[in-house]
Amino acid sequence: MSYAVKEAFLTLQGEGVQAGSRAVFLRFAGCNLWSGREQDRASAQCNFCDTDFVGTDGPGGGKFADAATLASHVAALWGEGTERRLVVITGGEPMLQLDVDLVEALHAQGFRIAVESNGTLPATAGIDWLCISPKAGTDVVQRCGDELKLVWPQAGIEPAALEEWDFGHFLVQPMDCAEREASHDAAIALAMERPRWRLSLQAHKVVGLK
Ligand SMILES: C[S@@+](CC[C@H](N)C(=O)[O-])C[C@H]1O[C@@H](n2cnc3c(N)ncnc32)[C@H](O)[C@@H]1O
Ligand SMILES: Nc1nc2[nH]cc(C(=O)O)c2c(=O)[nH]1
Ligand code: SF4
Ligand SMILES: [Mg+2]
Repeated sequence: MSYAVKEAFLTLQGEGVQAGSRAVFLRFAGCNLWSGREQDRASAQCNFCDTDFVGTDGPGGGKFADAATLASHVAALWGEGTERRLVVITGGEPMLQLDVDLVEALHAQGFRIAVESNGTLPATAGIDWLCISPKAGTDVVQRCGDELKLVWPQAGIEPAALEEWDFGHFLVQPMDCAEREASHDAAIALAMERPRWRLSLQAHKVVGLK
């Protein structure tokens, strides 16, 4: 299978339990909850997205003919050294494109594979760290994984109901939007009220990393 990649770059993971870890980010093009066009945002199933995932024109992006070629591209971005190789596969919605061939090719290059998904598609087998971030009003089929990352506040989502799902870590991440102070307050309030939940800040935005 071929892959459409918006961009790929080396940075530090900014979110969740693995925040601070050196990682290659592989951002696939396309999402099943929003076209990515601003004129469609208000009517989209997910309307608070902070990411441009349209096309294949970003740094390190492009169309890749097969899994081995894409895995070599990721390895080149990591550079020398095999210690703690980590790739974070995101998007867009990565489950639209991530297949077992690519999982195996990245493992063959020595990478641990972390994935950021909206959970509306079942996760591919072999992922080493699965983060699911549910969106209000969508049918989340992937209800187990390593971390659940709730962008907050979101009308129509009940944190107590999410606590029934099978995740090792529960994170609450303030929604980045025009009212970001209110988001911070709401996320802090949730973590203070419900000890299961830990605050995830988007550290890359604080320090000016991609
Ligand atoms: C751009 S999404 C791509 C992966 C996947 N489509 C998903 O939604 O999980 C990556 C992460 O950013 C989060 N995110 C998107 N927009 C955000 C915003 N405005 N504020 C905070 N987090 C946001 C998502 O919930 C998700 O955890
Ligand atoms: N540094 C950095 N960390 C991230 N964690 C999740 C991201 C994403 O867009 O999926 C992201 C991102 O875009 N940059
Ligand atoms: S599901 Fe993820 S990539 Fe798609 S629009 Fe929402 S936050 Fe953005
Ligand atoms: Mg991002």
